[in-house]
Amino acid sequence: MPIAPLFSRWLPRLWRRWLLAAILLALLLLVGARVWQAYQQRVETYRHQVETALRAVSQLQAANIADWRVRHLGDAADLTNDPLLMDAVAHWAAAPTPEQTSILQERLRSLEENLRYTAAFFVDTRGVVRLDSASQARAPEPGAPQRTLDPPETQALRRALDSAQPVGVELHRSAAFAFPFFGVLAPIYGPDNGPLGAIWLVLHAQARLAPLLETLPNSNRSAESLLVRREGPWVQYLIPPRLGDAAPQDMRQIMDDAPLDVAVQAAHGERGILHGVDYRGRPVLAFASTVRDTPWILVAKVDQDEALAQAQRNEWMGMALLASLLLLLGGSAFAGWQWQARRREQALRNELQYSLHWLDSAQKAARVGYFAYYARSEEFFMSSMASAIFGLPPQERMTLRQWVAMLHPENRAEVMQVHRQALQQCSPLHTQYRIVRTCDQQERWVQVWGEYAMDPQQNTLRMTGTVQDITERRQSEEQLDRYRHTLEEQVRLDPLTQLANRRALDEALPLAWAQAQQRRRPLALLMIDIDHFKAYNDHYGHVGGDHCLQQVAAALATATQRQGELVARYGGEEFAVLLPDADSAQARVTAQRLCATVRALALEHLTSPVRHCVTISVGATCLYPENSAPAQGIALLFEQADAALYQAKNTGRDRAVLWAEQPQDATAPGP
Ligand SMILES: Nc1nc2c(ncn2[C@@H]2O[C@H](COP(=O)(O)OP(=O)(O)OP(=O)(O)O)[C@@H](O)[C@H]2O)c(=O)[nH]1
Repeated sequence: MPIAPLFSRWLPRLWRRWLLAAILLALLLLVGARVWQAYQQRVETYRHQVETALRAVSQLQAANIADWRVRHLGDAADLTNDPLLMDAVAHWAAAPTPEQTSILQERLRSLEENLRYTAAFFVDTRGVVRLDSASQARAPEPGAPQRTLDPPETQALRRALDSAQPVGVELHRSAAFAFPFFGVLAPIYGPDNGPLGAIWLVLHAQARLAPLLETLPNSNRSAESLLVRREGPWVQYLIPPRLGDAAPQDMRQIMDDAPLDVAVQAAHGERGILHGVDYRGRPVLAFASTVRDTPWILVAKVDQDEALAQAQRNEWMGMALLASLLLLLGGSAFAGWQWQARRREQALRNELQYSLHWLDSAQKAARVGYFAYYARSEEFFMSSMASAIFGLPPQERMTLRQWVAMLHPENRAEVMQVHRQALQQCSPLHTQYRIVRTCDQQERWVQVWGEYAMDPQQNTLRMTGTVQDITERRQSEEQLDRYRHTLEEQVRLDPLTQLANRRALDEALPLAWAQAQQRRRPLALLMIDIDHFKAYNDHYGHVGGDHCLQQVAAALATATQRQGELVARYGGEEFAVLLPDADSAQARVTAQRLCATVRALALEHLTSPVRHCVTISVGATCLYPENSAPAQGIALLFEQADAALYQAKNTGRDRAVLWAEQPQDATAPGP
């Protein structure tokens, strides 16, 4: 079975979304962790590169300084072995004439200018400074203050004279100069190898060493090299630090106070890569190297922030690029999703609009509006069609008072009762009633369907439903009713004579029979036939016959006015008269009266053998229904009436005959 249907079957839609979001989040975290790891590796790599560069710089500069020192000792060795200098010194020592002094001074100046020594002196074997490159020679005068070498130089002088080798004096400060300096004492011997003294070469430490400590071309502005030395509990900076804003010329610091300081670590004997802070308290990466043959330590350092800033910048740029890409992708996905959602929403909105429009049209076509009635506020909220039905502006609310005022006065109480009952029982409402619209005083019929329910949002009783204008329908129905009534009347009416027809007689007879039976009263039936009507037709024409029929019918109707009496055209020129509550005597009287009435019309009938006017023959009968079945009873009525009529015809016409067992009860024609 494929996985996708299983997936969609077992996981509801909401859970699928959450699962997808969780997977995406996990992927994002995975990518983020991987990127962070790569970033850390890159930073480490870059740190390693920085440390390698620091190592190179530190070792190179330490070697340069050592070479520099060796070079100057070599210079001093050259002086010791220079015979011309030895002669000059020997001559000057023997006779310090101005000329000899000048020669020696020239040599000292040459050392300062050509070999770039800060100062050059000649000192005698006791350590008294006898000559410099500019001043006059000084002969030791008894009691006069003499400038003598400081103890380090004095010791170096002794060692130099003893070993016949130049001896360097490490960087230090003394009252002799205002700056730290490096000194070399080159012993000078006379021709007899007797010691004459020494050339004391002085080098301004900062001026001469600082160029050697200039960092190599580097983009890091914080790169700096320190030349330090341990002096007891102190770390002595031999060259003032370059970056310190207020670093004193003679800077040193107590070691115990700054254990994290890289210079202090170096003074403690740490070598190689050092992590810590510098004299400014800034975190630095450093490399400490020993300067060969000296107690000097060279510490090359760079600010950690700056050293790694480039790498971090690059990495951050990479990460920012990645993040931008992810954001772009996420944003695009989100925008796509939004776009789709918007499209869906738009489609739904269009569909809703279409449906509403369709509903509106349908409502207009059917003249149906919908409404909601809130019992608490006693207000109707209505659709535009509902408003139109009640003759109100669109969307206007209708108050209960307005609605009551519009109810037709004849229906008002009844309608309100129906509404009240539906409200009390929360039962469906289906009713039709009339309103008189306030706006135009038009009377309209409306049909209302409604249901009461609690509105969950407003916690109030609410009826929602539809209202339909059924005025035209009601009018049609009423018209139809009238038409039907008319039709029904016409169905039971003989069109020619406007009397009831045989159908009406057939319907009336069972009712009359039942009534007579119930009241135990008699029921009489007269059957009437116009005499020699065929001859009349033949003589006066069919139209004349019709006219005759109408006149006879009208006369019969006029003559039978009693309550419940019914005159019907039975067919052709035959009529029947139903006489409820009439016994035989009454039936006979009525029959005779009818004969007389027709006779009295005096309608000319020249071809009648009876007389020269239209006459009728009547057969009458009377029955007491009692327990007889209607069908048989009615059939018997007709049978007897027909028999009586037959007898009337046979006995000369123009007469009434009452049915009897013996056919003698005939009434002769009147005058
Ligand atoms: N003008 C006209 N004649 C009708 C109508 N209905 C029936 N008739 C005529 O009535 C006549 C009845 O004639 P018959 O049944 O022979 O009876 P009669 O001529 O009246 O003779 P008796 O009944 O024996 O006196 C026929 O000629 C029918 O055509 C009608 O509606 N109009």
